[in-house]
Amino acid sequence: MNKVLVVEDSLTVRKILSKLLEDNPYLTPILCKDFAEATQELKKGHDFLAAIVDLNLPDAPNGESVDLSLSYSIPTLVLTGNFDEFTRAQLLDLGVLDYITKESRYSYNQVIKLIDRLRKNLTTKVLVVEDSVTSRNYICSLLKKFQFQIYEASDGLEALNLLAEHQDIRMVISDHRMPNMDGYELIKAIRHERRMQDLIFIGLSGTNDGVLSSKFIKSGANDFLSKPFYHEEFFCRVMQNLEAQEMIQTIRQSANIDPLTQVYNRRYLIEQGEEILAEDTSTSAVTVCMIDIDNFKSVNDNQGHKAGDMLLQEFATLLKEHFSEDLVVRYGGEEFTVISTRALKEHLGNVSQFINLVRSSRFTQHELNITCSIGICAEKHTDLETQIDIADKRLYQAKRTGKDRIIASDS
Ligand SMILES: Nc1nc2c(ncn2[C@@H]2O[C@H](COP(=O)(O)OP(=O)(O)OP(=O)(O)O)[C@@H](O)[C@H]2O)c(=O)[nH]1
Repeated sequence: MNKVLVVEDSLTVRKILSKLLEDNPYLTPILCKDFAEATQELKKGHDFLAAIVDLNLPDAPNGESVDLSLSYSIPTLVLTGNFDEFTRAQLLDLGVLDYITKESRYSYNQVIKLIDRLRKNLTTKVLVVEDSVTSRNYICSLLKKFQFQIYEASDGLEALNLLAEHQDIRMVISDHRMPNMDGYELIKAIRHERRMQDLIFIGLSGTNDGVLSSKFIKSGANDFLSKPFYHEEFFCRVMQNLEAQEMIQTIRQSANIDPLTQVYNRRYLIEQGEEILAEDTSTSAVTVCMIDIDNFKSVNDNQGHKAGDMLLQEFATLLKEHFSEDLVVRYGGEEFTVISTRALKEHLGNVSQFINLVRSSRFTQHELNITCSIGICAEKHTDLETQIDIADKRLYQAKRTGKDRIIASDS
């Protein structure tokens, strides 16, 4: 749990912030009503994710609470009753993250959004590509303030090596003019392998070259910034690109996951077909299992549709746990698909264990005793659809010949 220090004399504001922070399952507020209480709290040595500090407190009228929080190297957001551009610029130069006016609930929501961003940044990896050490250090110091995990490269080639080594880097911020490989060549190389929604690329350039920005964007950069930039503009771009990426991921996730069972859906299986078959090599073949719960309709008829839903959920969980190395898909209704690239003998053993596991398990609050039928296709085919069709035919053969069995060949 991430602790957030709130130093605020107004009881109403403390209550609002406390409620908003508590609504976020990852944040815990530590509330202080004045400078003296904050000093005591900080002496206890907590590890704070961030501090929200009122600029003017009765016992600290000149922003002393901001200095206090910064002296403990805590990322600090300043709250104030009145907007004052001069004070704002001074505070940003001092190193506070943002200066926010207590105007409305919207302002408080912005504060919480920024703090949640800091929490996510702790595990967000950013690669800075820049040959000038001074400029690179400056960009890194800005990113560090916002808690990112930072990697550094001095040219495009070094950047490509780091990206190959750390596949989970989410954002690249790259200069254009660099030795060995420039920023423009770098983005072209990156986009051969990584899509815009998987890896964010923000191009930078010192020249006032309008053509360069469009060249960057046309080659797949998500955004472009001209140097010198004001650090607020830099952060707005960084944050907005991360948020857009997260939104796309959420949409993709909900399009690919079956809402009832939380396993992948058929759409995802069809989309992934080619990639799955690409894993099909002489040493690891793709095996398709079609698995169907026997007499499922009778559960709906006897125990009700809700119990039927619960059975599907529990069955899917069992599949996910048992076939943890494989791809589990709800193909439709009470039919599931398991795609495996494990060694065939080992996988077939695992499938037998599963049918036994289902026989010996009890499902839902009704303690239902169920069985399932399984059709398998382990023969190589040029497309996944043919393998699914064959496995499906064998599944129905299993149903016709008495259910509760595995059929893995046509003989
Ligand atoms: N509760 C629930 N029922 C569903 C869902 N999707 C499909 N069904 C029901 O699943 C039942 C499947 O019935 P059948 O195709 O006859 O299959 P079965 O009873 O398992 O018979 P066999 O496959 O021959 O063993 C149908 O009554 C569907 O309405 C769902 O998401 N929730």
